[in-house]
Amino acid sequence: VDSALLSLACYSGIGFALCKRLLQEDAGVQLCLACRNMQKATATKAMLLAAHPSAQVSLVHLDVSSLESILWAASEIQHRFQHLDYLFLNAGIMPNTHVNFKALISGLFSGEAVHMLSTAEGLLTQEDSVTSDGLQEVFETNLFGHFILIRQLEPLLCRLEKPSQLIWTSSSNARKSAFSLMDYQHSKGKESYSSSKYATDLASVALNKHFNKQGLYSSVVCPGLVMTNLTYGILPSFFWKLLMPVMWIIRFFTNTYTLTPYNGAEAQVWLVRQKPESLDALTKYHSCTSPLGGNYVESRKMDVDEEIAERFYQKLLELEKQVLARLTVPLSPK
Ligand SMILES: NC(=O)C1=CN([C@@H]2O[C@H](COP(=O)(O)OP(=O)(O)OC[C@H]3O[C@@H](n4cnc5c(N)ncnc54)[C@H](OP(=O)(O)O)[C@@H]3O)[C@@H](O)[C@H]2O)C=CC1
Ligand SMILES: CC(C)=CCC[C@@H](C)[C@H]1CC[C@H]2C3=C(CC[C@]12C)[C@@]1(C)CCC(=O)C[C@@H]1CC3
Repeated sequence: VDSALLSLACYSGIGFALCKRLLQEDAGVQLCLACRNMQKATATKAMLLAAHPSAQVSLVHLDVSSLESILWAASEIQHRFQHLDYLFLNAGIMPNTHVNFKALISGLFSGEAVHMLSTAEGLLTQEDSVTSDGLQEVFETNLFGHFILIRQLEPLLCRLEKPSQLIWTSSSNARKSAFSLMDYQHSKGKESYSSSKYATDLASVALNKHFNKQGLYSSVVCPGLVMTNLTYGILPSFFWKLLMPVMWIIRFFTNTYTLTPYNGAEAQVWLVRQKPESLDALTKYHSCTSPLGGNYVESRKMDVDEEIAERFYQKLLELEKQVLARLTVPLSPK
């Protein structure tokens, strides 16, 4: 197969909505779903094929929190495809999240209420853990695993005559002050999610610097606040259902309450239609929804320093060298 579109984490949430939307736009795309739960992935493939019987959908097992799994998946993908047009880096976790209700209530009565409700600044903390690779789980899952995958797939992504696009799912919760170059895995703090998403923004900027000349382009999107398993891990789903009328009202004050996975995937779908050369490396593309439910994309400058992005990129390369040298086990599919 010459060209394909590889999407990570597709059987629920924004990833699944993205796959459905891409097939609606062009049923001829070759879709490869990279997921860690093959049972759910097989059911997802069946659902996609039921709606688009002539579509070409394949599956590959991938756990982005395991280097062994990433290397195996990358070699499998290289056997199947010669080129990837798009790689959607969408897998993400926000584990053991605690909401600071005191800050939420006082924030609602401050001048910063809209900013707080769209970025979650000051509202959330997480308890992170360490993976079997010895890395912080949120860092490895949300960023580093994807980074290693990209590096392994370079031969399928870097072709000057046929550009490829990396599309990362970042967040409005990405925050510079949560990230530190000295502790880029965020092993000491309690805002691992914000840190990992800011690290995503930095990595994308640096990847553009290093790979544009080889025909590889990277962009970050923000899907807005979307009701998915990730948000149901923060507050129970019945609570979100009770909040729904409040959230429709909040839409009059901020366009970031996209709420459905379909709306949240707007910026990813929009990016597929753009010429990658025309995109700005320092811009984040936000899925937005108006009070009446209309979807559109807004471009916003990221709070990213290119020199920090480069220093972070060098640290990622160093870490890559270390972890790959530690991996001595023979690779086999899970
Ligand atoms: N929902 C929201 O409001 C927002 C979400 N985002 C981002 O959007 C992306 C998609 O999340 P969303 O759709 O909301 O939530 P979901 O929980 O529905 O989707 C996350 C997906 O990531 C997969 N995943 C998690 N860990 C791994 C892993 N180790 N290896 C492979 N796949 C993995 C999950 O698979 P599994 O089911 O097996 O766990 C799941 O399919 C994430 O990056 C998230 O950070 C950004 C901004 C807002
Ligand atoms: C009235 C109301 C909407 C109450 C909910 C309060 C909070 C639980 C939410 C307010 C802003 C939300 C938010 C997220 C999670 C839930 C909130 C903190 C995200 C962090 C979810 C994942 C992201 O990547 C960005 C979101 C930003 C906004």
